[in-house]
Amino acid sequence: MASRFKLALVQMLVERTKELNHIKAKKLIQEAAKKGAKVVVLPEFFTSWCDPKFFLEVMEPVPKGPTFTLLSEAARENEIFLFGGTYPEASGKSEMFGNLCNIFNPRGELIGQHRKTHLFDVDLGPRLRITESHNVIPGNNFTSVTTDYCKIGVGICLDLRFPEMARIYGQRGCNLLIYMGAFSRKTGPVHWDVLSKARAVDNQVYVASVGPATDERSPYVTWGHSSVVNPWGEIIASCESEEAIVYADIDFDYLKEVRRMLPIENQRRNDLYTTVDLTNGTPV
Ligand SMILES: NC(=O)CCC(=O)C(=O)O
Repeated sequence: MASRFKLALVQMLVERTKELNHIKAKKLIQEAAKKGAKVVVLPEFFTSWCDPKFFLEVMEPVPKGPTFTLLSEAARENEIFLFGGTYPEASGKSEMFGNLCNIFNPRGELIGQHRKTHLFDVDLGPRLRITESHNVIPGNNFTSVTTDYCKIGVGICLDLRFPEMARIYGQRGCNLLIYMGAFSRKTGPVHWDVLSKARAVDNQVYVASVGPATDERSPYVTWGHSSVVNPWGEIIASCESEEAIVYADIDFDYLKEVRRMLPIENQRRNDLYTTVDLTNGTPV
């Protein structure tokens, strides 16, 4: 396996229609690949604005709707591993859908699917009462995929808050965790970087967190600020709220050096506590 590779996080300004978002995603993926990125990541809900009304408009059939096809082709044409953001996946129960991420290899083949496991049911003030469980069917699995560079653990938005899930990815041998999120502008400024850094330091891994760009036109305004944190807990690449592609070199020699300097894996008291993976752990 290569000792380093270039990662690209596409912080897209999501448009009102799926058609415009498809055109934009394709262009930005191509731009990232031309700059040398081998793994490219799109944000959560990149096919529509974040609101149940719009989600129902863009919901797609399983297994292969137009977004699935677009992503598979983009991975193949650009010869990249593509973590294809998320979009609503029809469930057959009228207003309910899965929040689905598809992952493709450079041949355009599906190598993993993650459905958001933790749902955002919150009361953050008058205009920020969200009950995701009214529409979203939670996934019941943790998803890690093997790439040419390392094993990668996958999470969606609120999943970032749960250290147990990241720990399970650490235990599976993942050296990079990728979270596709659409953090709110209320929680994002205080929690987004702290959580990404915590997941990185807890597990001595790289953590990449990507969201859509901030858009005042959307009913739910997201925080942006996509970033990559290294295993020491430093942000090594980031942007602010505007549309941007964030590039970072993922360096496994550096990861090994952090683990050599601070060997927490050897110091862990497995005789006193444990984190158990209760999912069946079956990759797609
Ligand atoms: N869609 C989400 O899960 C949003 C999560 C979020 O904003 C948070 O603060 O957590």
